Amino acid sequence: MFEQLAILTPQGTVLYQYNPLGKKFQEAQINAFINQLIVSPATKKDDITKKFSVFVVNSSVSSKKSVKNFCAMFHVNKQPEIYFVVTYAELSLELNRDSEELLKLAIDLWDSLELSTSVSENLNQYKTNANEHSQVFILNDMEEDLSKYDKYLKVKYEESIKAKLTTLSELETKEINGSPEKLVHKRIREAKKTSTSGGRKWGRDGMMEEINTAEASKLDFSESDRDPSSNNSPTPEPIINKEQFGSREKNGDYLIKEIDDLLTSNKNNDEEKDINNNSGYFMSGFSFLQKHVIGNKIITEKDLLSVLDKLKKQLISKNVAPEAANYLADQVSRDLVGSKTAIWTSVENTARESLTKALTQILMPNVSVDLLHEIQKKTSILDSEGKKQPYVFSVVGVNGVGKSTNLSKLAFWLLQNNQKVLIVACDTFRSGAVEQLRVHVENLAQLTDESHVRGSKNKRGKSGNDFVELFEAGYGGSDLVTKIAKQAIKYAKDTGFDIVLMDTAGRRHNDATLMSPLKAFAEQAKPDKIIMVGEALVGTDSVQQAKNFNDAFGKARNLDFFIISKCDTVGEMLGTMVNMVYATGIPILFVGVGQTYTDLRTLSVKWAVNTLMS
Ligand SMILES: Nc1nc2c(ncn2[C@@H]2O[C@H](COP(=O)(O)OP(=O)(O)OP(=O)(O)O)[C@@H](O)[C@H]2O)c(=O)[nH]1
Repeated sequence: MFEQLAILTPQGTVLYQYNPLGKKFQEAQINAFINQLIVSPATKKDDITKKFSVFVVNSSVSSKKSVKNFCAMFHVNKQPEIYFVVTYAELSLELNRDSEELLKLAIDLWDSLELSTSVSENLNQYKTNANEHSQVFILNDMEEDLSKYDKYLKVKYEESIKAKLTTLSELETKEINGSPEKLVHKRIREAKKTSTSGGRKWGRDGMMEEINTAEASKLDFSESDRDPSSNNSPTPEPIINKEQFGSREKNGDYLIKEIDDLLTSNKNNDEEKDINNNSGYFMSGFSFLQKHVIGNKIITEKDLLSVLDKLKKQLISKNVAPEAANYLADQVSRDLVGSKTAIWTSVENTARESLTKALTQILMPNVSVDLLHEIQKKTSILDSEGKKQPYVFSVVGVNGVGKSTNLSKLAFWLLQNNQKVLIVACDTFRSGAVEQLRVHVENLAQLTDESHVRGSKNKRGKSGNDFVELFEAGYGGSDLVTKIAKQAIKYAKDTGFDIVLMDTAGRRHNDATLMSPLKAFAEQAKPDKIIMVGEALVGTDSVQQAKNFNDAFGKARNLDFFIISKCDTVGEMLGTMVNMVYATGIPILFVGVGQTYTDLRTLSVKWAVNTLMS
């Protein structure tokens, strides 16, 4: 069973610790690990060069009798040397795989918050001022980042457990709403019960190395045996809040509401009253501007130095990447230096306007209305055979960011606009991806027609109903993906669907092998719009994620939109929105604010600026 995750230096300073089971942190285990692996040259393994190494730690190296033998899976980060260690009681394939996933998550988050850089800077400072300090301040000024790290890790870990349970068709169990600890216990019980699953062979990054090509090449999307909703276990009713979702215009268009103060509603009333009275965006955070530059004077670069420094820190504390914060500060500086504060206008207001302008330019206004009209225009044209060409979307992004969920929210919105939607399972890699998408289609079918019997087939013998249907062809390699995409578009045209929504496999943005099939996919499937789902939790790494996905489709093709998911989990730290748009110039179509089909909003630039500045 899992014990804990620890991030430590070779000297034994624990930088971070997490026990998913909520138990006391076991220092003795960590000491035993250090003794046996790091300190004792005799046991230092050659294996250490591997990304993840598994190591059985012997109880005899611990002075405490209570420490039993245990396993440690670890990764060593170089410069600075940091160990990421997951410890657990028994050696099993299941636990090894889970440990590897937890380690990957821990390392990715650590990198995205640039915590190694902060540790290096603190260590260098210590070396320079060695005489002045009696101890190493490895974690100096890192409290805020570490608390973000702790929060994100727990959210993501909990999500990964839930995702696994979903795959195991356990959505209906009450424990899905339980604590992460309960879920972990449940997962472990399951792992013990199940023998090693045969069937699929997994390669790096969870991608399948070999598949049953005979089955794949059949492109038999009518097959129903794997349908989890066709067995006897009940699938939960989808819960939605249509009132908060959107409203119908006079012309019949159904428009999604703007994101409001939903995410900051836990602020106390007094604070809200202050903000309203001042009708300002950043009375609290930016009131320092008044102190530094006052009166009727020409503003110089020097006047702005400390102001801009604080401004950047403020933005970075909201997850805006340093390069985006620098860009915004430059814009403000360019706007203000040399200008004279007007008699009736305070410097604070001048700076507010300047920053609002810069942020507004970055974030861009609502684009979903134009998109809806573009879709309506395309689908109203009939060709010589009297058929309409469907409007095709493909959804891309890193693993687990919410692609399928937000694709389904998009489908729900399009269904409100009387569009017939074909949802296509182009994630042919991850085990369970097709089945998960089928559950979404069943939910959407039920939401558009209450009489829909879950698991039943429509008149074409497919999952879904007349309004929303699943197109799938099982599992296989990249070739299968493009085949499915082309087949689906033809099928949609022949059967009168307005929209084709293609879900794709999650992939790491910095892995060329996984990213390269995207170019061929876009060339062959020729989607009208490619949407990248990025999660608000990511932070600084979002700049690179957005750039890499935007570049993945070749010179002739870019991303068209972002959906920023999980905005409900980050409070005021909305920097990822700024980062992704700053990095690419691609607008945000919607923001995800929860896990139901109505948890989608359009971005209010004013609200976003307000939140970033508060
Ligand atoms: N809180 C919150 N959770 C979300 C949001 N969008 C998606 N999720 C959750 O994120 C988890 C992952 O969502 P999926 O849609 O399976 O993600 P994916 O990107 O398709 O995953 P892969 O196919 O594994 O790459 C699920 O538990 C979703 O319910 C959101 O806006 N807010």
